[in-house]
Amino acid sequence: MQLRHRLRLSSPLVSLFPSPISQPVCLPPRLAVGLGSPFARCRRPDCRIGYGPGERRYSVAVGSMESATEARDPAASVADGGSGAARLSLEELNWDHSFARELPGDPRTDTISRQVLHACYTKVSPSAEVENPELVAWSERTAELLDLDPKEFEQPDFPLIFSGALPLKGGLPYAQCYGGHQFGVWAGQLGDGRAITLGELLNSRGERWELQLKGAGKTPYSRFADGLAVLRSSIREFLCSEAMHGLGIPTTRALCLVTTGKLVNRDMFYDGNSKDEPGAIVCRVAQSFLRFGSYQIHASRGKEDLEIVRTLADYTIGQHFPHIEIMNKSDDLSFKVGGVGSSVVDLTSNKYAAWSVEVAERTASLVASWQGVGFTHGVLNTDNMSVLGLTIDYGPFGFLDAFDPSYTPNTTDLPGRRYCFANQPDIGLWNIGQFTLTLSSAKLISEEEANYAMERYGDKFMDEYQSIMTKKLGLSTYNKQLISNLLNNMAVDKVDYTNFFRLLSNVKADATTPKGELLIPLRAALLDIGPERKEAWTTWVQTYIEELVSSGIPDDERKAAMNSVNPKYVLRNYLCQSAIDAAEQGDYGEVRRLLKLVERPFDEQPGMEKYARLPPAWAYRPGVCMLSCSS
Ligand SMILES: Nc1ncnc2c1ncn2[C@@H]1O[C@H](COP(=O)(O)OP(=O)(O)OP(=O)(O)O)[C@@H](O)[C@H]1O
Ligand SMILES: [Mg+2]
Repeated sequence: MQLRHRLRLSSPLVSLFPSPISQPVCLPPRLAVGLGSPFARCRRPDCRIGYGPGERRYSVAVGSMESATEARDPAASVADGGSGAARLSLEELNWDHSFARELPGDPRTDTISRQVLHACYTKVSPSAEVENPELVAWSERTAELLDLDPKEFEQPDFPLIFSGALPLKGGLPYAQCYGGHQFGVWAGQLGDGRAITLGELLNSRGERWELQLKGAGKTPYSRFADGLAVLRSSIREFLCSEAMHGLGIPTTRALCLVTTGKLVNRDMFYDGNSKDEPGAIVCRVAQSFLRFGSYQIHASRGKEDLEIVRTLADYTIGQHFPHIEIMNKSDDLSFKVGGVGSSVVDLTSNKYAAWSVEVAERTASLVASWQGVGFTHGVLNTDNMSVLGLTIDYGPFGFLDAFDPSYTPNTTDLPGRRYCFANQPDIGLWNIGQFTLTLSSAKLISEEEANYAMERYGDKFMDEYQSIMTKKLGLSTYNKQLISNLLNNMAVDKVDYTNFFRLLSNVKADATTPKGELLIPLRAALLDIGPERKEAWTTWVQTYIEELVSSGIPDDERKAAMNSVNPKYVLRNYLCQSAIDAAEQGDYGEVRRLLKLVERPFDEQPGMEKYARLPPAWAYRPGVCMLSCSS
């Protein structure tokens, strides 16, 4: 397939809502700036990407790179229920600890906080204090990924094993070493300070899954902190992992959530008012928890550890991107990527370049899918960027209620709103810029290849974003102006993002609808608009109906298609908070109900409509819609 690399002038989001952040020190080319203005150049002195006349552009023939990225979310590819997967007890799981086997480890196994040099991990065991741990919630869908028999959740020892108080037979616990840029600044070694991997297992479909306890006690990477997690943040992580999977968005998964029975002291707002909160541990599951920072840390340590970047890259490609190894060995030159003029980027000659492009593309797709459902991650530091393109680290995240491009759920982010909703596409690119810089400093890819990966990020993001927004509107062709005008209206009137798109499928492709009736199908989402805003909305709906008519898609067909991409239910922060309030009183019913709800976000689920309501007044108290990193 020949894809001509096109120059795109603006993303609807960014062009409408100029980014509210002050630009980071080293900003790769912005995806887009104001309408009609030229693309900015990268500010990195050594970066030559630019989009002005006569500057470098690529013509790309990507061959099977596209098909390689199609099978991207292994979790999503596993049918939920009735897949005929094996049902194993915990003792029967099929372990295979490739990370510890193939990568250099720390010779020390103590948990004293320290710099761990020349190693990717330290063997440490869970050590959180535990007293009568209780199973709060569990995911049968995640158990199925592991071939784990759901009856195992009823085992009396289950909470003890998944709080780390009893070892998991066959496991090989370790904490990973990684670094990261936090809020644009290099933070040095971070690492699993409270997450401990229990090991990797292989399921009957040949998939590899890593199990990890978050909040299981100190490791050498805990720095000044306690290695623990509280129930409030663990409920959020548990539910949102499964909610994102339900939405079809690549994510780390959650197997179960247990209380530790011990209290953990936290200063929720960093205002000196700390309090004791119940401790808890989530067991997360992913094909890998490798992050951009997993490579950055070794590149940052100079010559001696550059070889570790290569070893880790080889390991990652071999285990998690095996199609790249195959592609590289192929003589089929249809994979070749050619450039215009003197520049040529040949992805078959360098597997690391092909890999960096795939990481860039996966990240771009991921961010586009976040924008589509109104998800704001909240802390997009490079240590929270999965190399597999998964959503990772559910801290102060939030789904948009009222549409607000500058929304950030993270109080720590308030001064600059670096990680606000509208900035996520640019931040994804900034992070890819750091990732490719790491690979080029380890001499795995050239500067041209690094620039090319960043360029692919931009293209892929725009392709995916346009496709998602077109589907949300139930149209067959992208209409930039229509989307820009809609988002503008939504921002002005603070319209609920989820409910509006869900209602939109009720609009009929009927150009004879009287003007006074155009807003009726959307009334429930537009209740608060003033009379002076009616005209703007009516004009938009008129244009929208014209587009519907010209698309020729029958109303019922379009409604079904739209309802399969516009969720009825998202995990709004206030819903999480209700479940947290009840759980802190020992009632886990709401956590379990919410899990069932978010597993099927596109279904109407009669009787559950109250979960689609807007946040009540109490949701605006601190700590509900606005959170800190304290968890
Ligand atoms: N209570 C804690 N004890 C020890 N280390 C911590 C604690 N909280 C955070 N950290 C560490 O601080 C760094 C940044 O924290 P961040 O909030 O991004 O991660 P996290 O929520 O702990 O974990 P993850 O990214 O694995 O989901 C990480 O190295 C993390 O392990
Ligand atoms: Mg993190």
